[in-house]
Amino acid sequence: MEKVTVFGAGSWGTALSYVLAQNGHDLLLWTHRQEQADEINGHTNERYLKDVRLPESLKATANLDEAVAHADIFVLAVPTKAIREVSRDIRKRMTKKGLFVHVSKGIEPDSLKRISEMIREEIPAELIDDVVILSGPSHAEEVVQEHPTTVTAACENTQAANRVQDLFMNSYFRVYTNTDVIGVEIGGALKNIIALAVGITDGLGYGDNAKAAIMTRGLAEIARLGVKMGATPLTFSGLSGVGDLIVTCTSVHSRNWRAGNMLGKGKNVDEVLDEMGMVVEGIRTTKAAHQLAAEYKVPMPITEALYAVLFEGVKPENAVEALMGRMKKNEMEDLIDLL
Ligand SMILES: NC(=O)c1ccc[n+]([C@@H]2O[C@H](COP(=O)([O-])OP(=O)(O)OC[C@H]3O[C@@H](n4cnc5c(N)ncnc54)[C@H](O)[C@@H]3O)[C@@H](O)[C@H]2O)c1
Ligand SMILES: O=P(O)(O)OC[C@H](O)CO
Repeated sequence: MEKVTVFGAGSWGTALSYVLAQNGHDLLLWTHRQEQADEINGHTNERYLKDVRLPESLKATANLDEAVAHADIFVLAVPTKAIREVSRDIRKRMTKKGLFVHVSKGIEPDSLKRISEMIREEIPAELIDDVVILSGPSHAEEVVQEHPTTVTAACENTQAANRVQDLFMNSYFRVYTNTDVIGVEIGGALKNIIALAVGITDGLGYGDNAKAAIMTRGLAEIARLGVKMGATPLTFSGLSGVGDLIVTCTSVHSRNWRAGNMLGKGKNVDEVLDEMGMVVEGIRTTKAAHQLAAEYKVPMPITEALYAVLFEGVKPENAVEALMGRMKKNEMEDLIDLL
């Protein structure tokens, strides 16, 4: 059994803590809010996982010294924009090496760093055993119902990936491994953009043809960018690619889909974020992907259309019209390069 601390007690940090506690690990869940730690120690976290009774062995703390001292394995489950701050706070308290697992899905705008790169920038190499990414089609709400879920643990070091596979794997949570860190991180981050776009067309009332079109062509642009960045093309047909794209574009649990749906129905970004009260990673990731598309000179028309809606005040229906009116092309044109 492993000594693990999960940092971040939102929906996903709490659901993964549920799995780890049930798997019998010595688990501590850190939150930056004392009242939330108290609530979790009373076995609920209502704001993030409604009507769920947490295991007795799931213990929470708001004391960061205790959280860092407790663990050999550090699971980071905060939104992308908090990764650097939390990593720095952990580093200040570390006295020995640890294995880092991150479960967040995003890219940092401007620096254009993936999350594992941010962690490696903030924590010195002598304190890192390795960094493993856990990603795939997995809504917290279904994991805590113990409904069958599959994810992938990605690391170039297969021993580290195997350790994380063993850590989380159980009868309802099946973990595969993958060595393609770039592909897994890019697929997980960019599918949120496509889910926002599908939410918008659903909000506009455009139906299933439009949904299938955006998912299919969305995956094409994710793979085009990912391969230019060094990913293996086949990763995008796996759990962290098409798998996560399907679940995020089609599930009522998806915050990204729900945010897009509200945008399609006429709300603006600020109204949507107020109403959600939880992280919508795809918004910041759209900014980062727009910058990446320019840097790598990769056509990403759906990302660009969403960028125009989110950051340039273009109306969703006009963005769709512009997408449909682009120059005609061969479906496989940019995909042949992936082979
Ligand atoms: N919810 C899911 O089903 C799910 C599944 C897979 C991956 N993820 C990813 O996990 C990450 C976290 O998502 P979530 O769903 O748990 O989000 P959430 O909005 O439910 O919770 C985020 C939590 O992080 C905390 N937080 C924010 N800033 C912080 C800071 N600076 N220091 C400490 N804590 C901070 C918040 O208080 C909150 O408890 C995201 O990148 C998301 O894409 C979520
Ligand atoms: O609720 P979302 O849109 O942040 O998606 C959650 C997970 O990434 C689904 O795998």
